[in-house]
Amino acid sequence: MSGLLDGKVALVTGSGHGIGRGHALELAKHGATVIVNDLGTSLDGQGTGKVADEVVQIIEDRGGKAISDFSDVGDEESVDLLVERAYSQLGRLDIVVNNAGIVRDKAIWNMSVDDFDLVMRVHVRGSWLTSRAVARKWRDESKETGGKVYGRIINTTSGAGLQGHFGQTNYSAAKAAIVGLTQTLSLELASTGATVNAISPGGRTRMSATMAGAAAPIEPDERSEEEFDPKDPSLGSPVVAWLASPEAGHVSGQVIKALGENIQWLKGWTPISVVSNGGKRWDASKLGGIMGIDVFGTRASGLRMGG
Ligand SMILES: NC(=O)c1ccc[n+]([C@@H]2O[C@H](COP(=O)([O-])OP(=O)(O)OC[C@H]3O[C@@H](n4cnc5c(N)ncnc54)[C@H](O)[C@@H]3O)[C@@H](O)[C@H]2O)c1
Repeated sequence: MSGLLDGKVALVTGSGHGIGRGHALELAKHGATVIVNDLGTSLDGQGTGKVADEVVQIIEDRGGKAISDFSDVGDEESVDLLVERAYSQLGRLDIVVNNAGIVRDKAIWNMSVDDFDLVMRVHVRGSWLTSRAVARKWRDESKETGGKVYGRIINTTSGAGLQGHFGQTNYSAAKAAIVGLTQTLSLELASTGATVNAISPGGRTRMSATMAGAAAPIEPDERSEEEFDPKDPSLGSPVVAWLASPEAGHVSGQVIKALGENIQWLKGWTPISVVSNGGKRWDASKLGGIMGIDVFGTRASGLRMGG
């Protein structure tokens, strides 16, 4: 097992289940040592207990390297300790994928302040805390060496944050905040050499299963190679691996649609090129294995397809 991310250390929050699990498996496949963070338990409530351990086991069985972590991403002390632990135990932290998430859907008139606070806490405060902890490290490293660090933050937004979604005033506010966090962080970290982007993923997960009429969740490692399921939560993971790789060192401040849900529509769509912020052109055909990408140009010229 070797690849683009050999020697790199990646933290994926909330990677015990769903989309985050897909990211952890994908980053490990490309050679990264992955810190699998999740405070949750296994889907059946039985198994070995903490679900992060199960994902570590899957990665190790496939020849990769990983350690588990059970921190709550909304807890300041735990997050600071988690980042310290990455440096003391693994010597570095190069990639942070802020994926942990939760929903508490209700019409606003039925929504409690706790429903609002919990969703904001996990998505916004959690992503901000990990970003601050690692930004401090990268700033110090870049000052010490007088050079650029290898740093990647990949945040997770949602269509709900960009277009709105019934029952999700808390969640859509949180996901819109992630876009602002991403763009400001990308500016603040630019001098260190680190990049900050966000993805808008999709998939048949525990989270999507809470919606009315939704099918049961599937976990990324349960999919057979032959089976094509447009709701497979792992379909966005190649985008994450690419953003985490040296190949994407020039891409920052972007929000990229990286999902399974629209994959049917994207099938047959050949991304040739994308115009990103500042009119910089990059070649989407290099995104090997990715079915299609879309860039929300909130401060930009938007999406264009060349060819
Ligand atoms: N499923 C979708 O269609 C979809 C669409 C758009 C965006 N997203 C986003 O993708 C991300 C992953 O969602 P998913 O569908 O895989 O959900 P999921 O529920 O399957 O996984 C989320 C994981 O986060 C963990 N988690 C929750 N709170 C945590 C905390 N405080 N600290 C650490 N871990 C915590 C949970 O235990 C769980 O394992 C979320 O940010 C979500 O908002 C999902």
